[in-house]
Amino acid sequence: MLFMGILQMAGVGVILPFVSLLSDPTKIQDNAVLEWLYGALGFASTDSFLIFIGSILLFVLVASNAVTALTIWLMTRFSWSVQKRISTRLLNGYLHQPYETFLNRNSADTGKNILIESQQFANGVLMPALKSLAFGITATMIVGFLFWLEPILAMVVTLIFGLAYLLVYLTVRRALLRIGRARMSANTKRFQAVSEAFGSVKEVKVMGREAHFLQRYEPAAGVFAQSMATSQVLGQVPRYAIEGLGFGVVMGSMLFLLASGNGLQSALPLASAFVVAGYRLLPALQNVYQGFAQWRFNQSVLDTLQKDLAAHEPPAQAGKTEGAERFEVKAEGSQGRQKALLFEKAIELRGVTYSYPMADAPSLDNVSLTIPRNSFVALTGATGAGKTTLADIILGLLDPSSGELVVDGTVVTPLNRAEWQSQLGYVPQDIYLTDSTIGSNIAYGLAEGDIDLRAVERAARIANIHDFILDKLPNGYDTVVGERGVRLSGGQRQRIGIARALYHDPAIIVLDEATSALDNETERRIVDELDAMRGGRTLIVIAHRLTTVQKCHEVFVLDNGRIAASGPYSQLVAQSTEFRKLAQADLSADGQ
Ligand SMILES: Nc1ncnc2c1ncn2[C@@H]1O[C@H](COP(=O)(O)OP(=O)(O)OP(=O)(O)O)[C@@H](O)[C@H]1O
Repeated sequence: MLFMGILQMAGVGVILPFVSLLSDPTKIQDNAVLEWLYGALGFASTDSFLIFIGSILLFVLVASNAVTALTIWLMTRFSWSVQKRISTRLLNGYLHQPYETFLNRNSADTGKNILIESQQFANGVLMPALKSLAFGITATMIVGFLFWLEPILAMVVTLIFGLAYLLVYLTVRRALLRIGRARMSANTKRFQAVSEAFGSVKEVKVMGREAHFLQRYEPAAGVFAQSMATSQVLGQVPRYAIEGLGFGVVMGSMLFLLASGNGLQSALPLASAFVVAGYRLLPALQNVYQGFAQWRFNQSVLDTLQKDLAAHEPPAQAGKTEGAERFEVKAEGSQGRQKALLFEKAIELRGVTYSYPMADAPSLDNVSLTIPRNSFVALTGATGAGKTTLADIILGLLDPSSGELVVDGTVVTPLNRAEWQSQLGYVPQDIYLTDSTIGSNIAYGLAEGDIDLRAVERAARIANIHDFILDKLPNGYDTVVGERGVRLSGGQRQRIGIARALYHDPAIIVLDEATSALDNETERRIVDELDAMRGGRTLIVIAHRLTTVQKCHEVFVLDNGRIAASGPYSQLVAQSTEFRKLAQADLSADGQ
């Protein structure tokens, strides 16, 4: 940046002797340096000496432009590398947040911050700040040179341009902050409209709600476009007015020099220096102004990213995999700092109460239960009774507000949670399949080279989907399933989900029974198969239908966040009115 400033100033400095010589070549003899140069380099005529000085001027101007270009190139690369680092840190930070954080955060907003706002930071905050600095140095050097040349004139020129830009900035700064905030909020709304529309594209099509999402998108896109355009106009347009002013100042300066009585001939070199200075100084000042204007416009981006980066401080360096962290936790455990958490006997919930953030009432209220190893249990109850919340506590996704999750006598804490979770397999209601091969969907989240194909096949066999993959899919395990697995049926997707849960050979499988994708019969078959192939695993099913729980060792009936009854199916049918009510409701739903 300094070098850029020096060269830009030199470009302005060399113009003065050059124009001076052009207007009066006899001046070579008046200047000791020029005279020495003339003699030392053996010039025979003033014309060839003029060409020589002209070439130096040209070289300095070209070099200063080249250095400016190089500086901008380096600054641009730096800004984008910072964008990469910030966006990676944000993703890392967001991903490592406790599950509870995601319950209160809009995923479109998170995605927008990672992808767009980090970019806005690089382009709209960092790059302008660097440009302001670089061109600020240049402007200072040029101004310094002008002061050395002609202090009064330089002061007038600097004051006029400096004040003009300052005045413009002070006038537009409030507006810039306001439209910057409007841009940020419109951008969130744009992202939400798009992500919600495509996230529920089936419902959108069936219910014919395309227009609704367009109506949500369009005004937000309008505000976004308008605020971007206004900020760019406010950043660029003053330049043209100030250039006009600059032209007026040059003309005025020449008249001033003429009027000072030295004549045009003597005024010309100085005037040329001021013209070149203006040619360099104005863009430099424009860049400084634009930097401040953009910074102001993007103040809200800066505030948001700062807040999110501080609040979502990643626990580990970006790029470190969850697996690696889990391994570390295990290693820590094996060194005795943290008691190893191997599940061999039982999972216990001791007086667990859980309230969602900002909820009025607890969703789980003093729940205590024991799930022995190698058992098949079901969590059931009416809708909203707390089944999913209870499963999320067991999965280590939610921390009890009070009470404890205990595994073989060891309380699960943030320190040993990863080790606990590495023994769990989870099958959600809606299986999210990525747009990649069946194989990589089963070995979820692993690089191609890290996938254990034998483990994939073993898991697929247990999930009863191996034959289908081999016989019906064109490329077997290498068949690409399409985004969200659109090329598979609900049952097939769920079996892939089960195979995914089984890939790591977990000791416990938690299956959230699909309420919509599958019919009763298919669901029962899947649960029965899973039970038959448990092979020593503990199976916990969140049962929305009682047809699937008949073979359970123990059924826990939840009601309003409490365990209303528990026991084997036949015992509950005989003894629990709660359970009979549920069974009745189930039967009537089946009959419909
Ligand atoms: N993120 C949340 N914030 C606040 N309250 C929540 C949240 N998620 C669930 N709840 C509330 O907690 C209670 C239990 O919900 P939960 O999802 O555990 O029920 P469930 O038995 O799994 O229901 P379903 O069978 O309908 O899936 C409900 O009253 C629900 O409204």
